[in-house]
Amino acid sequence: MKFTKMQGIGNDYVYVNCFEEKVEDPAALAKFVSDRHFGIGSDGLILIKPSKNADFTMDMYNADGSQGEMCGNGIRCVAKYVYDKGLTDQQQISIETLAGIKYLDLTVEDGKVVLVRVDMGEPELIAEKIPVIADSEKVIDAPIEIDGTTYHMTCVSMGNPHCVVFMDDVENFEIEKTGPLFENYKDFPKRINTEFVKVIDEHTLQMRVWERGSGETLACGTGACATAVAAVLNGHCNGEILIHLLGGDLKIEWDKETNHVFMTGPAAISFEGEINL
Ligand SMILES: N[C@@H](CCC[C@H](N)C(=O)O)C(=O)O
Repeated sequence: MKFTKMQGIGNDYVYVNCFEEKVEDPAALAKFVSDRHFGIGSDGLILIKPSKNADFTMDMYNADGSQGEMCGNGIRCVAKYVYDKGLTDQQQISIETLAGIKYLDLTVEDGKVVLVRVDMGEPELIAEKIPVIADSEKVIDAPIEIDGTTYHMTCVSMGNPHCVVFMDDVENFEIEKTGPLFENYKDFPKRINTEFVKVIDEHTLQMRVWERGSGETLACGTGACATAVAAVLNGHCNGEILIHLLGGDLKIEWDKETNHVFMTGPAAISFEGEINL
């Protein structure tokens, strides 16, 4: 099987062009290719497919084989793939995901995509739609007790579920220990992605993420969008927000007029190859 390894600020996936390759069991393939010792090594698998409703379809799978509805860093890489490989010559494209159709603007230099702006759509704040089991309609700055410590969470869906926790020290936070406890907490029926966030100023945040199905990753695009929304809802930020993640920066804007969240960031090809299955 031919594959392309790509990364969006260090959030890395194995990409398979399903216009040419046939994938029978994507969940099993995701587990195999993601393994950093026995496979290719990645945070998961992304399939690029035709669509009846948009220009392309993106199907994404986490490293544990579970399917994610949406992937912010992944969708920028899909845009770069389809443009750089000549599957489209358009700089405005649409991509169908399990979280609906997303619209993307590509910045091209010397014939290659260097930056992608994605209309990530409207954030979902209603608890039962995220889903989060809660007494209130929305979960904003609500207490959650994990392993004897009380944290405050704001829950947002960007097509996939996120729980955003603001704290003073994200660098030294024991994410390997606490991340899985959030991910599998009883009130998150579909598990959850958790963002641990420090407010730098009203336009800047620092974030680490524990992703559902993949563990700590260097970045999460949907997570950065959920974080920006949570920061506005909690009165920490406004306007354009720069989010520093372990693998680089994303620019996020929650447009008040349309209620849409826009994400801008890079996408890159790391290497390409063939693997015997
Ligand atoms: N890294 C992604 C999100 C991938 C899916 C997530 N782990 C889930 O299961 O919802 C991003 O950049 O958004």
